[in-house]
Amino acid sequence: MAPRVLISDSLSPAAIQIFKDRGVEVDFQPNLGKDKDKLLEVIGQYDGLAIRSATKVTAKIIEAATNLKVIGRAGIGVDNVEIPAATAKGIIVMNTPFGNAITTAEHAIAMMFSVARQIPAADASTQAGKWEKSKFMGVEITAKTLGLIGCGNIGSIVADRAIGLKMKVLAYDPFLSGERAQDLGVEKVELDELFRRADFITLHTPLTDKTRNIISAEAIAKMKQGVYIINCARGGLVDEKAVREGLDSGKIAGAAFDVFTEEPAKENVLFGAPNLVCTPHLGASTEEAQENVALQVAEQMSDYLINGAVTNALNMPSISADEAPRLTPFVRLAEQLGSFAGQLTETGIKGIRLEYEGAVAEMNTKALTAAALTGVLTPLLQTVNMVSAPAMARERDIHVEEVRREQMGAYETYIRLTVITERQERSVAGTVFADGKPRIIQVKGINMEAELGPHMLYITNEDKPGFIGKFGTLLGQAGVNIATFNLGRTEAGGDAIALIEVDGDVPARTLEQINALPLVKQVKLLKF
Ligand SMILES: NC(=O)C1=CN([C@@H]2O[C@H](COP(=O)(O)OP(=O)(O)OC[C@H]3O[C@@H](n4cnc5c(N)ncnc54)[C@H](O)[C@@H]3O)[C@@H](O)[C@H]2O)C=CC1
Ligand SMILES: O=C(O)C(=O)COP(=O)(O)O
Repeated sequence: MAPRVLISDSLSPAAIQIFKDRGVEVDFQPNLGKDKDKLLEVIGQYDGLAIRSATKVTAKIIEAATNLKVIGRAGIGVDNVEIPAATAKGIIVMNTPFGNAITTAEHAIAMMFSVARQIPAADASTQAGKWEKSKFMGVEITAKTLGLIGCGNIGSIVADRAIGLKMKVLAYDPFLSGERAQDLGVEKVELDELFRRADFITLHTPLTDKTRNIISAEAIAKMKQGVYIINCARGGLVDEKAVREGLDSGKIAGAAFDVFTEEPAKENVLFGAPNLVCTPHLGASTEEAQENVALQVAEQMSDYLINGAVTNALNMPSISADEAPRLTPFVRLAEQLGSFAGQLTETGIKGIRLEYEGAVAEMNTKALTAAALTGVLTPLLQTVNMVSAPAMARERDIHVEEVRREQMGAYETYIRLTVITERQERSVAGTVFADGKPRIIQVKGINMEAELGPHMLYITNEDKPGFIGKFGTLLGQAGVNIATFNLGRTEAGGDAIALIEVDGDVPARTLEQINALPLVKQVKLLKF
């Protein structure tokens, strides 16, 4: 069945065609996202949800999203999505980090000019027939100092444009390297210095616990008399009440805000303040940007839903469309190895070690480790997938170690997974042959070769004559057909392992009888 996507915000219709062309069914309901109850009611029907900032994807919505696999944000900020809840439910959250960056930077520059020359107020007055020429005295931008708080995608474009306008640009961004600052032509400074020196301050950081209220009353107190503040990033970055007081007192000469603590902002403490310019979150609203982000999100979501390729996900390692087909059999192998070990592990897991050898060591091992963890955790947890597994392992204090090596052993490439518990370490290794099918090649150091089917009997026994005959008789009596029989042993007469594929379930009584055979040490029915 074709995957279904709901577009619950006003996305460019360009997205619809992409989804359709890629074989994804799409419902375009641009106002639905604003209706929480309606969204809650219908979300269970969809595999994908495409949004902008108006749809709030809360934990409650995610709880009701029983089929959802991917949330695609046609834009940058994902503060309207409860990512930990999505991750816990195995839902990928992806954005389009570049598609609207130029447009938003241009909006910040436009806002800076607007507030420097009071254009909106002058326009309203002129059109009201007042011709108040002497009322609207502005300031020049040239040679002024612009302070950027956040110098990522948008901030660096703003810097470039501002330098073109002959401004001096300072940047505060703890993640900006000295080299990058030099390339951009900006001076990297500490926040207090930026407050002290900037004539204009513009915000371009995400909203996080660290950046919330970064423009506080104390911050404003450190700024120049007559500073201008521009916010085209997120409302919560600014203490709106403190900015209002600054505008009223004249400490702040002007403010230009595109974003607000509460949106839609129908009321706000800032409204009506002197020299305040506001736009209703228009930063990304140009034809070009909207087309970019719509096409990109539709492509990314379709790629994931149809091919398993992961791009720009915030809660999962990337898997490119090119590597997805090559990676898929190894993802299956990693998951099978994890599941094998997970089903055999009865005590608490302390750690998991993944050894990648040969060609697989060059692949996307982050994704493979996520698949292996999924396999390990599936027997313990109800729902877990490659998105949620790493977080769930962390929550359970399971230490995950990855080792990559060039080819050393007999196999061109293989993965070995070791589960470490209080009591022991248990390893299982496997490879993918040219037929694209995963095979188990080693269990607890014993070589063997087995393809895993849906029902597998795992038996450890003493390597002595008599076991196979008795075992076959018991299965025959229970009416269970043997599909494949794979054996391995340490040495003649030593420890032996059998991995037997059976066609269907094995009754509990038969398992008990097998367990009671004299040479058998352990028997377990594994399901894949
Ligand atoms: N008004 C609008 O319509 C739009 C708003 N945005 C918003 O613009 C903001 C910036 O977006 P991008 O530049 O694409 O993001 P980005 O991730 O490329 O850049 C953010 C920068 O902030 C820096 N940063 C993080 N924590 C910081 C801190 N505590 N102090 C100073 N810097 C810090 C990061 O190192 C990074 O360089 C986001 O909040 C985004 O949601 C984005 C698009 C449109
Ligand atoms: O991309 C972003 O972060 C934005 O804030 C743009 O929001 P929007 O898509 O216009 O609702």
